[in-house]
Amino acid sequence: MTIKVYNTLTKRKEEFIPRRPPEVTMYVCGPTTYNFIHLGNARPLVVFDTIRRYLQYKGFKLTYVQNFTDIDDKIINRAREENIDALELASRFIQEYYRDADALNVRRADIHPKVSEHIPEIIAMIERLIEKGYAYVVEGNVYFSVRKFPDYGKLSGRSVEELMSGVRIEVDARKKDPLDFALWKAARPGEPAWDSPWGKGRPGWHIECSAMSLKYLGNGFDIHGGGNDLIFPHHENEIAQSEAYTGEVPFVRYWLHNGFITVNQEKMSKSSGNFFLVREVLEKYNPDVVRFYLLSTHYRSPLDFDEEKLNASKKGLERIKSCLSHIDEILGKQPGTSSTAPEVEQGSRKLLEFLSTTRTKFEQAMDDDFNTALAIAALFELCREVNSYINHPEFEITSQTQEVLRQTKEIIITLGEEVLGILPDLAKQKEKDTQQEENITKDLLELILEIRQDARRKKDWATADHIRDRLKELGVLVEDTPHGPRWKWAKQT
Ligand SMILES: Nc1ncnc2c1ncn2[C@@H]1O[C@H](COP(=O)(O)OP(=O)(O)OP(=O)(O)O)[C@@H](O)[C@H]1O
Ligand SMILES: [Zn+2]
Repeated sequence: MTIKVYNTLTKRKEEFIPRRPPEVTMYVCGPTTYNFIHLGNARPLVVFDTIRRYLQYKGFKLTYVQNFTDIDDKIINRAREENIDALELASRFIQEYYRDADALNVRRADIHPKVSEHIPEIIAMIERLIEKGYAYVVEGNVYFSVRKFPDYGKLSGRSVEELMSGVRIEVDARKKDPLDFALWKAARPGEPAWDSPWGKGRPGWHIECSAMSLKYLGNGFDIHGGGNDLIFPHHENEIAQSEAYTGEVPFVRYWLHNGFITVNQEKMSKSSGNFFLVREVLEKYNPDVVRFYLLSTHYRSPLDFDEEKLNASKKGLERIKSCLSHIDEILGKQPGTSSTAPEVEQGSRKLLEFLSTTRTKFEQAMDDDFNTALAIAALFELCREVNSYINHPEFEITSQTQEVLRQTKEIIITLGEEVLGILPDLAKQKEKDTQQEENITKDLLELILEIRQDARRKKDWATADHIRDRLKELGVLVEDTPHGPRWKWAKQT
């Protein structure tokens, strides 16, 4: 099955074909770090993290970049209010961002570039845009000439004429055209500023994402994500700058945008004051419930924030978790010796078949523009099947039924945690189990070597050699040194 994604650029669902399969390059606009993130900001985080996880599950090799906008008017204003350095304030909120994102089980990006660390790249890009005639300098500011870029408006579907009719009285008289936007802003007193060919100043918002994505992902990449509100002007401007700069079209193959978290049908936002911080919500709901809630609706649809929905998510997640804990309970018991009843055996076959049906349904849902709502529904159906299997009057714990349930658990964890990230406790448990197994292996090897040393002391060379040879067959090499025996894995030599 091929993956279909809705591309904002073409306004239709398209087959997903990365430039260089199995590699996939992906950039998501990160937060402006002047405050804690609210639930609306958490949506793109969780959505694009899930898309990334799914693509990895399908075998793609991802390079995932998510920036931090740590230079911005909002940061400067808040720093001024608090009387601290703007970059220090931004760095504090980057740490706070990680706290919230980690709690929501959002995996770290491969690269998290910060604007403040990419000023030379940004300056070089602006210089080239000036050379190519796409940008001009006015009193230490640099602007992009929108009309020089004929494709302007192709992402948002707005024409230059339409945009002109919406222009209000122009505030910045230095621009040649009201549609032009700033690439570089001349420094004002008390603001963070960097040296540039145009005097001291700082980058505009849009150019950052172009410079950082091109640096890490090359002249054109596969997926660019962000919330709906970024389509215009941010992403429209990113396209104009990047395609003008590289001369390569398209800058990005697939533009993906998530819908809003709303409160009474209105976008949750800091400026409207109708927001709930992620950490406030996490005081009341477990992070896995919040993540489940964010994935319970297709990522492009709006999702209203209300307690009823969060409570429904809590119940939904409990259904999956209780199914898993029933399985665990059975797996933790000693299997009986009796053979499996024919009806249960039939049930086992049915459940095993259902496992592949579940995988197919789950993948079909995710292949269709990452429909997490339907993917979750497939997990619910599986849990229903598991319950009827376990609750069959003839059901007994045998090694056969345990094996069926072990496979079932594996699928639920793969789809629920590896892809959707909604069962983090189980993943942690799995990690703990692996660690415990590793520790036990080491202790057992030490014990075996002690026994072998005893044999050697008694000059029982046959036993000592037998142990060494058997261990070698198992992939463990034993070396006798003046300080006693040492062991190592054969594959590591
Ligand atoms: N209500 C929302 N629902 C979904 N996504 C949102 C919402 N609000 C912001 N986003 C997304 O969050 C990401 C981070 O954006 P950013 O840090 O610029 O937020 P912001 O503009 O400060 O938030 P606000 O809109 O509250 O002022 C962007 O991808 C943006 O589209
Ligand atoms: Zn951006």
